[in-house]
Amino acid sequence: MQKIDWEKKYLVAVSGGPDSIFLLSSLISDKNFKHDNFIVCHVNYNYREDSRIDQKIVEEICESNKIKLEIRILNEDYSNLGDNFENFARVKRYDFFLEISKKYKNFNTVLIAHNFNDLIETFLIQKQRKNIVDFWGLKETTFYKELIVFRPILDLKKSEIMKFLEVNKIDYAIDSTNFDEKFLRNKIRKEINEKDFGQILKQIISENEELTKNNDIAQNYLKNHSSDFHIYIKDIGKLSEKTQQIVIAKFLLKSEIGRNLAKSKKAIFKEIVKICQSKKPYVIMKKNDVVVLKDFEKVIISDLKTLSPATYSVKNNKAILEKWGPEASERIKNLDLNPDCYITNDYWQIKSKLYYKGKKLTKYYSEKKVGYFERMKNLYILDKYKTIILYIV
Ligand SMILES: Nc1ncnc2c1ncn2[C@@H]1O[C@H](COP(=O)(O)OP(=O)(O)OP(=O)(O)O)[C@@H](O)[C@H]1O
Repeated sequence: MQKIDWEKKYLVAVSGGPDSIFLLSSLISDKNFKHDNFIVCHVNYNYREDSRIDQKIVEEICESNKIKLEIRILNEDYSNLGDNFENFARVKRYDFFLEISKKYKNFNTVLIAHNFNDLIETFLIQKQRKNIVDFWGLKETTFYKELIVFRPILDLKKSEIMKFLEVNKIDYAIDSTNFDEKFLRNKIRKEINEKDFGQILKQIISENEELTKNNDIAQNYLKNHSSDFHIYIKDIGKLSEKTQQIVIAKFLLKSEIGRNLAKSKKAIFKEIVKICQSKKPYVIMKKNDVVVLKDFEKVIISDLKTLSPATYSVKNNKAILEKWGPEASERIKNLDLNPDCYITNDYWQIKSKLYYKGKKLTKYYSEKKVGYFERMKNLYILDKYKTIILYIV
């Protein structure tokens, strides 16, 4: 256990499976081990019939070595989670580790038993899923909020771990579940050979070097060219195609509306990069409830509800309130309108038919250099025959 600072205090995440039991046993058998410096954390999700066995294994090893043990037992209904169980479990687990780290003084690091095989498998899964990632494979040190997450056995192969457990006759639990994420992992596991790990690791290191460079360039671009809702794309063509995709991914990830889009396949970033590169001043893409809009030199992200067209009588306060919110409803009330009037945001319907201040709406806007997003977001008050635009609010 060369990577452990024996003067420090650590939480140890132990599921009861072979990797974390190996980690704990190796710590215990090290000549520098002091039981006061370690607290074991175990989460029992009660997800499997045999979860009690895992907990028991962890309890026994802690008891016989006088190590403090913190257990979180969950009794939740997982039936609605489906494929999301892994993510749910991960959040519950890390929240628990964080909580325990705050409960005790100087326990700001949790040890996680990811091994070399996990690193290689993660990389191959990332490649297969075509995700945009921040880092290829697994990092030795990451952070979960204020908690330091450290992986001290990341360079140990599974075969070495299993051999140690077998030679030392150490008991561990076997995870019998096989949900989505594990399913793909198991498939990849069958296809890889530990002999190839050195070669694959070289590839990971070189891809990470390139990725870090691209990430920095993308981050810098966003810092100077974006807000929460838009990016200025005038200079985006100067970046490489890959970096452009990272710019889009980072932009979506930091915006509340775009976050779910960002979690989808890489194809979505390619699609948005294409939109950026288009010669047309206006392009629109709708995905689920999100709208991505090219508006001259900007790409804007909005929600479908705001932009989808609707027309109501101004008397219909309920519908107005529901569609455009209290602020719009208040602004309309203040105009003291004739109740026969209508309100619409259907720019594309009225743009070349109706006049505002004596000019066709399109002409009025292009003279004022108003972008498409603003045109579609604005509300138009029409007279009772729907022939004239009285106000734009
Ligand atoms: N129920 C648990 N209780 C405590 N620690 C756990 C539990 N499950 C997993 N861990 C810790 O996380 C490590 C990795 O577990 P696993 O591979 O199942 O999770 P993962 O979801 O791939 O990892 P991560 O949660 O770090 O993203 C385990 O070796 C162990 O250190």
